[in-house]
Amino acid sequence: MDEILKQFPYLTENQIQQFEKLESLYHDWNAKINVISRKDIDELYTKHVLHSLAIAKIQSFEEGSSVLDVGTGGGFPGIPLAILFPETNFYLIDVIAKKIKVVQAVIDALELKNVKAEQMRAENVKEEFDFIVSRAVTNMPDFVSWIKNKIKKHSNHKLKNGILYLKGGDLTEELAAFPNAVQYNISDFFKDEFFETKKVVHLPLKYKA
Ligand SMILES: C[S@@+](CC[C@H](N)C(=O)[O-])C[C@H]1O[C@@H](n2cnc3c(N)ncnc32)[C@H](O)[C@@H]1O
Repeated sequence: MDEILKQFPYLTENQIQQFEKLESLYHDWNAKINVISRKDIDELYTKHVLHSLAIAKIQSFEEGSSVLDVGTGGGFPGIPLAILFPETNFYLIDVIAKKIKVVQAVIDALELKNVKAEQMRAENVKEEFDFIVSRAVTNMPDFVSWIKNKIKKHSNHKLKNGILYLKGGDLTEELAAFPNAVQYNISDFFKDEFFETKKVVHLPLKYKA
């Protein structure tokens, strides 16, 4: 939690309280439904919350913009980003209903008004968004094939819209087909051994024709 306060010094009291509440919420839910691996739950703030917030080091989401989190699992990266950007609309989806049940409970407990969660397969999403975020769902070629038509044609965002994907390891092969993809090392922002091999991939997408 200290690292979050250090990295994001302009949080309001309400946002700080929301981040603080995550610990007990996820501990309680994880005892009932396994949404976070047992070995990671004690390092929730580093391995899940701060990791999710690495996206904010690359991209600031403006008021009124829309963000889809594909395969959100227990709510990552969508929930930490929704706390950080309360004026941005987040839509969190996962194919597994029990994961969405946990995400909805977290949304309700934190009174997050800017988040909607739904059981949904990525391929079946109908709406279009300014940004798509995700962590550890599938390889980049499959991921792009699922969501490439879901980026808004007329984004109201001044910055480049597209995909922000959290992944680890060597991505050279997966990204071969995407010459415009940019990889950012999370260890350049956050000093923790855990982030050594972790990256944010920014893939700006062409507007839907
Ligand atoms: C490894 S988990 C990652 C969960 C979360 N993003 C995180 O990093 O903690 C992958 C998640 O993607 C979901 N998933 C897989 N294929 C999907 C699809 N086609 N549409 C939506 N969700 C999908 C799975 O149900 C699972 O919850």
